[in-house]
Amino acid sequence: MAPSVAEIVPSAAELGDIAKQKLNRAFDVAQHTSYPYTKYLPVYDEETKFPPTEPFDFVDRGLSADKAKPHLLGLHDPNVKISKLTPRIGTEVTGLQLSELSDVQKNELALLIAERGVVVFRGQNFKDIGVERQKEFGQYFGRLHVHPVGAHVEGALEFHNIYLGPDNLYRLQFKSDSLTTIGYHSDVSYEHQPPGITLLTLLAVPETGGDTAWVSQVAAYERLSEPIKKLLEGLRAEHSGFPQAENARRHGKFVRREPVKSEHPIVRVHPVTGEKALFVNPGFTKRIIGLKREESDAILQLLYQHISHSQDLQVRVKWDDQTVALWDNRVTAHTAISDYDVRQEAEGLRHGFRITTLGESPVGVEGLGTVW
Ligand SMILES: O=C(O)CCC(=O)C(=O)O
Ligand SMILES: [Fe+2]
Repeated sequence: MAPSVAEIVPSAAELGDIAKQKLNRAFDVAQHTSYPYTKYLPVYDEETKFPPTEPFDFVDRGLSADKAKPHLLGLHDPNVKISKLTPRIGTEVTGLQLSELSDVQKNELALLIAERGVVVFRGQNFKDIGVERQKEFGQYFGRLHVHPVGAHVEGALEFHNIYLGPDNLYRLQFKSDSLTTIGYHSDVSYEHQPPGITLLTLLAVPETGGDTAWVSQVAAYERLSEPIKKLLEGLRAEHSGFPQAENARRHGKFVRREPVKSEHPIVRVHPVTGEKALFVNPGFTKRIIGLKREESDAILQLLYQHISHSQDLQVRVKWDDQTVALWDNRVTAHTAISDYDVRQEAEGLRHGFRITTLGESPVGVEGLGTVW
């Protein structure tokens, strides 16, 4: 008989004791001797500390793009197919290699990502071009984020590791504690200058399951009634990195940068498209500044439900190991869908990495800014 989750998954306290040694040896590399991407398996640098981020200038590549995107959309190549995945969010591209795009095409891509929220490239060689070229590709769009607590790729702290296999005790514990693994968020939105474009690619995928879903925060904002829009446009919300860091410490993990909080405008204006987007998410937003606790809780719950339940504002993408997704964290939220059983070998390993570029300090309606 298969062992129960409780037998396999240690308690939080036990997990704290074993997590360090367990996680530090790259989640049992020995299990993956025939795996071609061992170099990308998760590791933890436990020495490199980072100081608090200083303000820096950011210029969005999309600002340099021709609005019609002729170098990306006007290609007369019958092999290139670019199609909308849903009316409001998501575009799929086949027949074009990200690794071969010119700078002019990358500028147009930045604009396309901003407009469509997420752009999914199929049939990519990106995972095989090597860490240096992968990093360079990300750096074109902005300064790379180093995750304060996450596992990374050996020699590349900027590559946030995504790993769900039978030896990821941390995630198994989470799965056993919750009714669902769905958790919409905008990546590390607590940062003072949170991410603009994020790139995610998977190196190993389960046969089925493990999709990712994105929601358009532009469409989510547009659906709201005028009085609610007006109310939200004048408000900021606190986003906090403290729970993530405290949770990591509790599990014996190294925190490489001390956590921060930011008070971001709730309605954010995209610097290139000028579109307004809701900028709150259940992952990191804690309270609305200036409201009473119950008022803040009620409004945030309303918005979280709206974001999480509105499948008519969402796109769900199925992965294969040649897919790369790029999204704009300023105008979308996303969630992993961990619907398969990682303890069953047949259902497989899910492994990849995320390259996250940082953007501007959010700007709201009528110039309402972020408080650091
Ligand atoms: O694994 C996924 O599908 C998404 C994980 C995630 O939230 C991220 O990479 O930012
Ligand atoms: Fe994420």
